[in-house]
Amino acid sequence: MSHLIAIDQGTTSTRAIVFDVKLEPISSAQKELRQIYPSPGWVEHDPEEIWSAVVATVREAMSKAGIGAKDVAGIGITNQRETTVLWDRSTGKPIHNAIVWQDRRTADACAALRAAGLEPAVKEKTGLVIDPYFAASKIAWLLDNVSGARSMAERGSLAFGTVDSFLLWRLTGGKIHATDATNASRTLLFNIACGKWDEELATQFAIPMGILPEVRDCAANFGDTSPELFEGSIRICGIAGDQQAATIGQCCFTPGMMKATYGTGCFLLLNTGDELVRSHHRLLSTIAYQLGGQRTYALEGAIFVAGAAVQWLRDGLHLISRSSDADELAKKADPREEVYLVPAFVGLGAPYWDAEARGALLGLTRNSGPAEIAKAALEAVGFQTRDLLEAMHADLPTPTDTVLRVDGGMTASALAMQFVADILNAPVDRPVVMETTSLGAAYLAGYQSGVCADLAGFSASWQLDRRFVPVMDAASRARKWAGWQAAIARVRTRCPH
Ligand SMILES: Nc1ncnc2c1ncn2[C@@H]1O[C@H](COP(=O)(O)OP(=O)(O)O)[C@@H](O)[C@H]1O
Ligand SMILES: O=P(O)(O)OC[C@H](O)CO
Repeated sequence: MSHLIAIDQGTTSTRAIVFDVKLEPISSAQKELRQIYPSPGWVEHDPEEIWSAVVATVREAMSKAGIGAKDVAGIGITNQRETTVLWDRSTGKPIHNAIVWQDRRTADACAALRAAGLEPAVKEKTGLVIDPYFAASKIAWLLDNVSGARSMAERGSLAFGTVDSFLLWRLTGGKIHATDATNASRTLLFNIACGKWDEELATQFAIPMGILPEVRDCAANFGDTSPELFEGSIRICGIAGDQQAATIGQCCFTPGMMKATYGTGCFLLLNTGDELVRSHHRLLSTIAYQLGGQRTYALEGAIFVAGAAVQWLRDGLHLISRSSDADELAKKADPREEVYLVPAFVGLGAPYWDAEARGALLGLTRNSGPAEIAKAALEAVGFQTRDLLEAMHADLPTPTDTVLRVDGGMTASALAMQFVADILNAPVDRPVVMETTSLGAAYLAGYQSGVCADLAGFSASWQLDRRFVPVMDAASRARKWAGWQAAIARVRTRCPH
């Protein structure tokens, strides 16, 4: 029982990492995930592909580490949040592709609910805003658009889950239909103050309560894997949404500590302790983690496109052949050029919540080329991070940490991270273990199975790799910030309410 396994099912890939009980990574395996775009603004994943990738990566990581099921104290699952799967309870087969968090197909349905005046009550209970991002409108869409789905749901033969829940069902051979409090808190159906599914919300979204999973702590007994999967059973004893797992992996356990994860999107979470802070500036209140029945809350800012803008440079514009080439290209940009990319490819998330907004490149001259566009794509994550921090500071007049802990694939871009520090005028800390999401999931499993230290002991192990210190002069910062605000104003289609 000397190892832990983290399954990190992300938007762009599925990873399995074997850690030892000191939480040092030992081996890993990864598989890219196919992105399916059936219509503009729609994004789907194939749940069967997700499932096979999970089994394959866990097997590969175990084999690389030279361990068997008996050597594993527990599995922790972490996942892209909000992505919605409905499956048939009798066969375990999904009735449709998963609708991904980025998908905008329910924008009109959400607008209608807002117009009907539902948002204040929804916000009060869930801490969220009514937006296609969250699971509820996606579930309703599936029930209304997949033939026979609603009657199956009413008969009790359909199950809903975010990706963690679907994987748990499959890993336990259909024995356990459960999720954790952090994933539940992203559905628009969960009352985060009392930690329960809300019947009134389910009725408002026309969702039968019987399809919802049971909600457990993040560190809990979630059941055992079917023995045939990994040549012996392994206990699943941790689950958290990927942004919450990163908050844990970054050891943001004290109120005021915050982290930003730059993957496909960017998600900034600020620990607010046992106080459920309600945002007045269009941020989300969410559950950071739930341990021993105790909820710790966070304020969250969610940006839909961060690393995805770099993917667009690579796959859409073919300006680079690998994401890691973005810095080299951007370094060639003429510093006198001020090009802005507003990467609202799937609308704008916090603090704008404008599902209809679309992207724009502004400030182009005859001299602007690939280098200036690449630089604008990297800078866009800095500007968006500042949008979130301005909203957080407005919500919380009490001082928060001035240091931002960062992680995720895009933190490999030194240019982007330096710009984040410059535009925030605050230090940015990148830890040694950049796989903080997996680390958080492994820690949960280790905490539950008793092989890892308590939160304080785990915090002491956090190690700095590099601090990015602001170097930009105040006048440039102010000019660029004003330029970004003007660019954002050009793409917005509605005012916040
Ligand atoms: N060196 C780099 N420079 C800029 N962006 C990068 C770099 N390496 C990876 N990325 C971006 O990071 C993202 C992948 O990060 P990851 O944390 O694996 O995402 P996810 O969890 O969403 O699957 C991709 O969008 C990719 O374009
Ligand atoms: O897969 P990631 O890392 O882009 O994270 C996705 C988020 O969980 C969406 O809310």
